[in-house]
Amino acid sequence: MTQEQWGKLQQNLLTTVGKNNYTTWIEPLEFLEITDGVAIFEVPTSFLGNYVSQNFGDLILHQLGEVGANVRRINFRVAANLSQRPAPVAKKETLTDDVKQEEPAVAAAPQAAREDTVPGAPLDARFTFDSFVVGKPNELAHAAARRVAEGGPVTFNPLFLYGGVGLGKTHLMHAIAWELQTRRPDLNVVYLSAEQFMYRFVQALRDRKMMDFKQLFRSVDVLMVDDVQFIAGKDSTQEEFFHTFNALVDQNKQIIISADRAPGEIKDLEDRIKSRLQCGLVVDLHPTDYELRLGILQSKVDLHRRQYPELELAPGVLEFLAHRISTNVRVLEGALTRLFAFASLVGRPITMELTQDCLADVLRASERKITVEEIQRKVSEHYNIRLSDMIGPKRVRTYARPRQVAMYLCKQLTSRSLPEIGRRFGGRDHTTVMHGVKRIEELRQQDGQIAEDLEMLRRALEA
Ligand SMILES: Nc1ncnc2c1ncn2[C@@H]1O[C@H](COP(=O)(O)OP(=O)(O)OP(=O)(O)O)[C@@H](O)[C@H]1O
Repeated sequence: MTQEQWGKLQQNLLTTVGKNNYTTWIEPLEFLEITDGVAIFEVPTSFLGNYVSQNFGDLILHQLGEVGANVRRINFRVAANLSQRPAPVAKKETLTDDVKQEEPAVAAAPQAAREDTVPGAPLDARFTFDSFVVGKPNELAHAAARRVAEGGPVTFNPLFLYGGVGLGKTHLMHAIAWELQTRRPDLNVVYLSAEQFMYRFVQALRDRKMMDFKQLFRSVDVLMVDDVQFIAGKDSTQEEFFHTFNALVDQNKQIIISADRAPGEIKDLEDRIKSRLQCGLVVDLHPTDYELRLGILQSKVDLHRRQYPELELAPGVLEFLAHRISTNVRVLEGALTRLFAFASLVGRPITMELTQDCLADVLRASERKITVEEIQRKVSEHYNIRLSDMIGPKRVRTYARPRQVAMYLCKQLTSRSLPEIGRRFGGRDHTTVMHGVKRIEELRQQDGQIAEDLEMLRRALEA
């Protein structure tokens, strides 16, 4: 993102948050750069950074997305007091070191300050187990994360968490790191993205410090690598990752990995790595369901209420949002932040009408969501059967199984009710749909092929 784009974005923020908020909180932010999907802003004090992170973080993230910036998180770096700085170093180095040294909105992992350990990435102070809402789609991932965070004997290695965009992988990884820091401060816990792993590896190669690199990474007690799909196709990084991985597993050190898909599905990842990644416990974060979305909204509302205690929230608004915005949690959070900021700006209670006005674009975008017809089409293509056979009355398994898969996906990915789905499948009864959905849910647990089909179809539909 250029400074000019940031200027435009500031204008948008001005209209959303109001002049007072803008002058106090947004104007002092200085945009520095986007690196590894993290937008870095310089702030005059850590207090300001903290406040902006908590109150406007999601809004800024949302707006960055709107101008096409590929940003997953924002970090705030307190403006440097040059007299206290060590010798100046290269720009990228300065940034990493600064993020480590400051105590900004996003706290740095404690090990980062130690010189003889691997510098990890900063942890987001908001991403703890306390703030993670558990529901059916993420309960297994959450339980596994909790277990690992206890820091007891290593039982499954690695823990591999995967799931679609914005479903909480990074949140869980950070939560594990925070918890381990509290319970086991003696452990050297390192969290970083696969991109950062590659960056450090390339840097070590360039500086001829490979031995140091190897030693540092092998001295870690818990290694957490986020978004591992990033190293796919990057041969030498994969090679090094493989050796690091093996060395740590041999020493019985815990490894936690996240990715946007299952190990077997990551293209251009060496088979030996795939199989290594599958050795431990592989758990996925399923797309959110209505109940989880509502739970998340309720927990976030409590935070917003603290900032805007005067705002009234009409009954039914959260239910409406949970129902209508089913893309991912990040979008859901952004919508809520915007809603509160907007209502405060115009000084009106949050009613259904105001919600529809304020979030018209988000709602429209979610409306353009997956339809029953799209699912039917994709599933019939996938199984190579005719659409008419999928919807028609034939009961042979060649058609019945894909039909059940399609019904299951309709239940998961659309907000249609069971009777509605039944109607779209040649006027079938809702109990037939319910049976189909249940059967596929069972098969998903028992039959790897079905699980893989479902995952592939879901991704194709969500793309
Ligand atoms: N169950 C949950 N409870 C509370 N907040 C959640 C939950 N799941 C996700 N979030 C929030 O949604 C946002 C996106 O989550 P996160 O960054 O962890 O997603 P991700 O799966 O790592 O996505 P990506 O693939 O884009 O990296 C974060 O602000 C996170 O706190």
